Amino acid sequence: MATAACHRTFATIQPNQCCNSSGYQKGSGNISVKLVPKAFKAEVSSLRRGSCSSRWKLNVIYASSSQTSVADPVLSPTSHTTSDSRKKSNEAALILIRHGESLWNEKNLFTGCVDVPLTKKGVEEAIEAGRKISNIPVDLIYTSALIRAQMTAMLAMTQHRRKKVPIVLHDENEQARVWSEIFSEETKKQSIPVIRAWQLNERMYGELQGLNKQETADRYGKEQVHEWRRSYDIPPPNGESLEMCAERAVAYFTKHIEPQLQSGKNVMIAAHGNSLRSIIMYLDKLTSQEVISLELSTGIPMLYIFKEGKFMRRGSPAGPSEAGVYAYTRNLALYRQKLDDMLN
Ligand SMILES: O=C(O)[C@H](O)COP(=O)(O)O
Repeated sequence: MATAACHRTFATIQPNQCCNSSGYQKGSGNISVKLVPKAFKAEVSSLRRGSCSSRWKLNVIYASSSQTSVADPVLSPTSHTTSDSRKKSNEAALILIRHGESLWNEKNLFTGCVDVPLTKKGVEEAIEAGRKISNIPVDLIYTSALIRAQMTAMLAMTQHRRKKVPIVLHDENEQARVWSEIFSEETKKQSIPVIRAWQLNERMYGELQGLNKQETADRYGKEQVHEWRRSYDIPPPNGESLEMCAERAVAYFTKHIEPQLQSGKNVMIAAHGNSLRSIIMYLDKLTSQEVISLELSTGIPMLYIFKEGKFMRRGSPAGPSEAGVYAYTRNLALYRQKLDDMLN
């Protein structure tokens, strides 16, 4: 829909492409586990020699329902070399996924905060997204409060090779928290907390919610509708502008999600076109002009690495397989290698 010259759709950006004017990261070449250097191979073999039980020793702390921390054994190896190098590199993966196609995407209706589920195609997109991230560690999942994002996260996780169970945290009141308690430490260790936050919801589309996008353009003019959909600071009638949506989504990200990344947790966020556009604007330091032409396809996972306080975009899978589309870091390659060892 956007007409700007540097039209960006994540579905079509290759991981090692960059668009200078947009501030996208350079130099994120594809490195698959097949290309790892000798020294790294030696490190992997030394890990392979570790005892199985200690290698899979888990460390899960459910400090409170709203502050949960999960460390994956793959990422908490017992080898000193690896934990030292991890400390040094202090990196974490961040996966962003816009939900799969919803029933109102299919009907071309403005959806916003109306809680509409996925179509069959959306379900398939979510499963395919899951395949693409099946080798990338996930310790914590954040979704919006809307079912299409939650379905996407859950369906994607059915494909993850680590096979941990995503468990939705219920802390809406004390009873919900108490009634959803888990009494086995071992079971907790095999789970991934899923935190729902309304702040990650789609922008509220005001009086456009439920209207057909094409009919609205026919009635109010293409330009007016484009302004409502893609301008930065002009809200649709009684709705939120992207700027307003960013105020709550980015504030939530910096307050709740960034500290998890800082502490080394790998995070997946399943959310929406506009809440994710505003978060990407923050991650990639896009200007309010640049974000106008940023379009996100449904069901396409985007990978970022958080390292030394910086976010580096590592890939957006347009290709058929995850190995060809993500630029693995050394730690991600190690994680994948360990999954191969465990599962093959
Ligand atoms: O809320 C909606 O209608 C869509 O999820 C996002 O719509 P947009 O592309 O018009 O912002």
